[in-house]
Amino acid sequence: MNAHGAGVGAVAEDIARLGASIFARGLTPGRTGNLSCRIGDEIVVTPTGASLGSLDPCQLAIIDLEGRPISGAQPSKEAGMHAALYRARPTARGIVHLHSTHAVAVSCLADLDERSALPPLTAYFAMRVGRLPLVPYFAPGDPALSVAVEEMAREHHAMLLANHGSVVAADDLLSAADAAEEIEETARLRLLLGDSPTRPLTSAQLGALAQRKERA
Ligand SMILES: O=C(O)[C@@H](O)C(=O)COP(=O)(O)O
Ligand SMILES: [Zn+2]
Repeated sequence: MNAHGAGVGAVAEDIARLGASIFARGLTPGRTGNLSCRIGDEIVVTPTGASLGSLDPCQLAIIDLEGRPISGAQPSKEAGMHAALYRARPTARGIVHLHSTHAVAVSCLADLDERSALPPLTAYFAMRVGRLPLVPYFAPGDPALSVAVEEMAREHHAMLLANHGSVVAADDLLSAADAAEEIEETARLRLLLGDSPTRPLTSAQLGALAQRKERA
């Protein structure tokens, strides 16, 4: 389907509605964060410099799978990262990138485990997010960030960007948002728990959850 066809209007409305909800709940401040949906070989993405709280569905950008602008507003400076994620995960149809406070705080901690930046404290985190690797720091919009994300995205749909925020690709936009919120809540728990010894889910418990997911 072409993004200028029947799907684009509905997708643009979905993006604007989700942006308003994310912003109203304080999940990304100011003019941070970006959202996108893939339709065929085209991607509808939020414009650069926009607040997710006041998106105009008629003023989004359309880019191709290389991150090049096709039409509409000037795309997010992370257009290349969104395109890279869709290339790496061909079934993905929605991406959410947030600067949610607790996730950003965790992304700034020294000595984070780069393979798993947050422990699987709850079943919901394990099911929605899984293992969350840390992408090294790059300036926003740096093409090297897209390269690093594309490589990691072949194995992971959710990542924490060092000193920056979270990014999630999923089968649809709302599922990506659910996982991004779960990252934020788990980051909050992690910081609330501080130095208290914790009891993350065991490998056996994680394995049982994975089996249930496969059967669902
Ligand atoms: O952190 C950044 O600057 C970007 O990753 C971001 O969140 C907002 O940039 P735009 O989508 O270009 O507004
Ligand atoms: Zn950002």
